Amino acid sequence: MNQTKEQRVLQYVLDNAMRGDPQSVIDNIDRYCHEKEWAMNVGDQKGLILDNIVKETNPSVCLELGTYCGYSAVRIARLLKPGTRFFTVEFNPEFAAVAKQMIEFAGVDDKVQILEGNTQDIIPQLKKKYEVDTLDFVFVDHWKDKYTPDTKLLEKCNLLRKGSVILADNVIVPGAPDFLEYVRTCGLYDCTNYPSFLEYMNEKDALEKAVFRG
Ligand SMILES: CNc1ncnc2c1ncn2[C@@H]1O[C@H](/C=C/CNC(=O)c2cc(-c3ccc(F)cc3)cc(O)c2O)[C@@H](O)[C@H]1O
Ligand SMILES: [Mg+2]
Repeated sequence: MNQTKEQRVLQYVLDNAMRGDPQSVIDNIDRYCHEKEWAMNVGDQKGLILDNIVKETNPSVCLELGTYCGYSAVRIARLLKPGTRFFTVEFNPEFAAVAKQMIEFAGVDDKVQILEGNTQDIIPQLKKKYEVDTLDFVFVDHWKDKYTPDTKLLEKCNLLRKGSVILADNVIVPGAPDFLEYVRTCGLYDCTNYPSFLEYMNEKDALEKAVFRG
């Protein structure tokens, strides 16, 4: 049975990275995607911006929408202090299986909990089923047309508090115009744009940070 691209990325990591070393997992995924096959990881350039925002936020409870292969889950988890809770949501079972192995190989599985399912079903369960009060940091990187409905769902479920940080990937390419319009004009967020480049390409892209005013 032929491997999928995501399985090839994982295999390259298993063959070339250092078990228990998240940085080597990140570096090897980036090397594979630069040299062999493009994949939709946030990547090394936008990844540095993500790192800085995670460090400045210093979150205790994190959520990621769209795990994919687990690149950003490993990237975020490697910066989290002990005892931090980090939930990442993925509804494609094949991707979830790859991400689970990637996260375990990197040695950050003690911090990361993969929730298999649709964000619109999982987000309303976070308070009661997963004992979340509010979220400190949310990384949004799933289907671009779901950024806005899921942001509104986080608000509706009272998962945001004054200072909660939402960081969205790809607000230029593929683009999330309705999300930018919403967070910048609804009056609930202080927004900052971080221009960068599309992963493994020379095309311009950007991250948008939206801090909930509470
Ligand atoms: C809607 N509810 C959902 N609940 C749970 N998981 C969900 C999900 N939606 C999507 N997902 C998952 O998130 C992931 C989806 C990511 C979508 N990302 C993109 O389309 C994307 C696309 C590009 C891209 C850029 C340029 C280009 F030419 C082609 C592609 C770059 C990126 O950085 C991207 O993030 C998958 O793993 C999918 O199964
Ligand atoms: Mg992305």
